[in-house]
Amino acid sequence: MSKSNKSTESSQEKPFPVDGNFDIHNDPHDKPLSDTSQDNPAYIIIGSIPIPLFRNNLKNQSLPFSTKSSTHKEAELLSRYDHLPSPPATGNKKIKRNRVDLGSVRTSQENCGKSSCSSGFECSSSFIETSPTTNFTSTTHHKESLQHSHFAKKNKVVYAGIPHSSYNNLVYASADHESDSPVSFLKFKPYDICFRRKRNSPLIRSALIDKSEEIYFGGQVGDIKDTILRPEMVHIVKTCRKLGLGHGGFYQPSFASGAKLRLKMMCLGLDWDPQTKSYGNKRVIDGSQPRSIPYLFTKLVMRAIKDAHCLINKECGVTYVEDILPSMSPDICIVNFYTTNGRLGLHQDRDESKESLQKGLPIVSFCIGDSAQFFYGDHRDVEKAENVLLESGDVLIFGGESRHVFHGVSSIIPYSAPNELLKDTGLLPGRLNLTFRQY
Ligand SMILES: O=C(O)CCC(=O)C(=O)O
Ligand SMILES: [Fe+2]
Repeated sequence: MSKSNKSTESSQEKPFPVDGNFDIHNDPHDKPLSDTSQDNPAYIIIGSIPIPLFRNNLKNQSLPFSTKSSTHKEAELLSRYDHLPSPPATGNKKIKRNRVDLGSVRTSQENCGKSSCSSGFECSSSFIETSPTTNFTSTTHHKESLQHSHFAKKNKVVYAGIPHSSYNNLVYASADHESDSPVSFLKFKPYDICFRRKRNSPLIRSALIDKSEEIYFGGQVGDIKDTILRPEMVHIVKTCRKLGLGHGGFYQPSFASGAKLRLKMMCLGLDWDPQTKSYGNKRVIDGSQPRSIPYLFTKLVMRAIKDAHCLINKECGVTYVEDILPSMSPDICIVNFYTTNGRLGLHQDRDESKESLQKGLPIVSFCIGDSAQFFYGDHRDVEKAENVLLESGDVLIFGGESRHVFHGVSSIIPYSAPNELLKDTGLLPGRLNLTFRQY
């Protein structure tokens, strides 16, 4: 963990543009990447107390490569939760949301780290086709071109006669069969967060082995509390991939201004619409219904909170741990996938219900894949923000007093994902992040 620039005063706050006009290219945080130490601990913020969860010797703790099939491993994993009650059903909600300041760009040339693309996995994102109304062809995930949105109406995505090309994985459909609206919704070409495996390709091994065991092996997790174990991460990646390829899958969101978020997003439980900054139970972009949060995800969140409570009790000697970190039961999960040049500007998560915010119900964030430089602070000022390196398997929790912390992702560290995870999942270069919330 590396921290810097503790923010204590607000008088010098710089005005911060809202609605995605933050030019992330000029983000002063966009500086050369720092070294990533193998000793980086997992990390949680509880109340105003940042608590590092130190790993043991990570190399020794990495799980032995199992000869069992991953399906078997996943079945085993799921069976650990069989005795637990099912999560509550998500009710129908259409709620005003007020999330602010998501970092975005008007243009992006995303590049997934080309050397990995010779890894022997096949990139199925390469099936993205030319929008029927533009000359723009996005052939692979290496190239995501400048595009603008033309949403004609709130809550309805209408093809307005001009190229709607905000989303590079879109095509048009006369009426989405999952929708009850007669308007023409955009239909998605799926964005695949994983390479498709080619069997027995020698390139797989060479590319993965070439990757920096000595530098980034710290991304592996052992049996440390509040981190996600490797089989769980594999399960999460595979599940997100599957969900992301279906209805309500990954897309690149943009704001009404045309500015795009520099990530792919998929919402589970409820959908968050960056244009209206509100949650709803239908995706505005294509009329599809967000998929439910998988049961295992919910269980992992609950486990993370429970472990955090134990830690607060132990480290801080607090008996009424809920006073510092309230429990929550997630009904929203925002899944972000950042390619290696993905970012997210400094923002607060404040579009959940008033009650949820007042109670300080925590955000629980799972990090999988490449590491990220995460920045946070009391003020909307990137220069005063502190940094922490979040690695694969880390869980970050901010609740209680820290619920309104400004936070964002200043950079993704290429080739920092644990090799075993890549081998097991074929995850594209980049970072998968899941943030769980209770509305
Ligand atoms: O990717 C992360 O670590 C943060 C994501 C986040 O802040 C958000 O989705 O609101
Ligand atoms: Fe956030």
